Amino acid sequence: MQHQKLTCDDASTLETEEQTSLLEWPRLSSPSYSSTRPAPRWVTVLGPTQVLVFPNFLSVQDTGSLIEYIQQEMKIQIDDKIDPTKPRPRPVPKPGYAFRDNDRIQFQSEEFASMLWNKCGLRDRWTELWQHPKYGLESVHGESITSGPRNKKRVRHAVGLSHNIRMYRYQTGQSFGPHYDESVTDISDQLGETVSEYTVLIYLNGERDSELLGGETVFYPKGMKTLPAEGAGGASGKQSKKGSKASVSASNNQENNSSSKSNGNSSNSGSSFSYVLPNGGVAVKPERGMLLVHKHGDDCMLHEALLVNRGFKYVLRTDVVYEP
Ligand SMILES: O=C(O)CCC(=O)C(=O)O
Ligand SMILES: [Fe+2]
Repeated sequence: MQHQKLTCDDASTLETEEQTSLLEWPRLSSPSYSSTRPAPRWVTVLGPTQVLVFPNFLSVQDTGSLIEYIQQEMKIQIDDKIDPTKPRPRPVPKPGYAFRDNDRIQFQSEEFASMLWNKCGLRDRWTELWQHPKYGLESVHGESITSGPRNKKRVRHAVGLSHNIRMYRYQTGQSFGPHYDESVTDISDQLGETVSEYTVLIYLNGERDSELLGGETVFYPKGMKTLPAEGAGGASGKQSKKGSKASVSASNNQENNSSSKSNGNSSNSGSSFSYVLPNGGVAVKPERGMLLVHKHGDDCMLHEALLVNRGFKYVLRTDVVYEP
């Protein structure tokens, strides 16, 4: 089956939607690890550099403050504008754009992006990742983070995060259909010209700490025989039949399993972050505070967010940007 190349509708909404944060967003903390709370590690979901997760990137306190902020901001920006006597509109995607049914606030903030990159430690995590002997430049020829679509040979460096900050709330019944995330070229006083290369998603809640059921982010590796069901929510119709719990993580799994166990959370093994659906998609379950990064632009995998079957799913979204 040929799948139409659908992208998410960021570019169009950038021009039309309100771009402000009315309330003050929370100041997030620096990571603090100790012998009782050892630093978590990167776990490869689809390797070597396509999809990776970093559990407990944000603290419980920070995810709580962000959810509270999203709830309050959305009450003003979205819910207060909705007429409760009328059914909620079902979004109709523009041609070429993916079906996206979630509530979203979006604002431009150099300060917020810098807080996540510098203070919350993503810059250090990124450096550690690309200097790691298993992921580092030597071991990922051709997929190296420093080679980009513009010039495969030149070494390029990550310089920060996109200032375009997006926060999603999926209500029960909402989903984000199959799509590709596009790479965006931007220019700012702080970073100069940049090209986005990786999508950053931070899950603010999960099934273990909230009512949430469902809402997995699913990736369809290239060359797969089966693809998502057409229509809203993609493969979500099959979601109640959970896929096999097979691990699709790369070879570093052992190492990461043991480090997760030393966190005192033995269920947090590499395999518990992802599983394979009957249609071959690789599903990542939202976990409170977990960071997910995936390559986007030309190398983006088709992906979708499955239907939320119960409760709410809260996600923070930005991108890692590179020098051009
Ligand atoms: O909410 C998710 O799990 C995925 C979001 C996504 O694909 C996007 O923001 O482009
Ligand atoms: Fe996406």
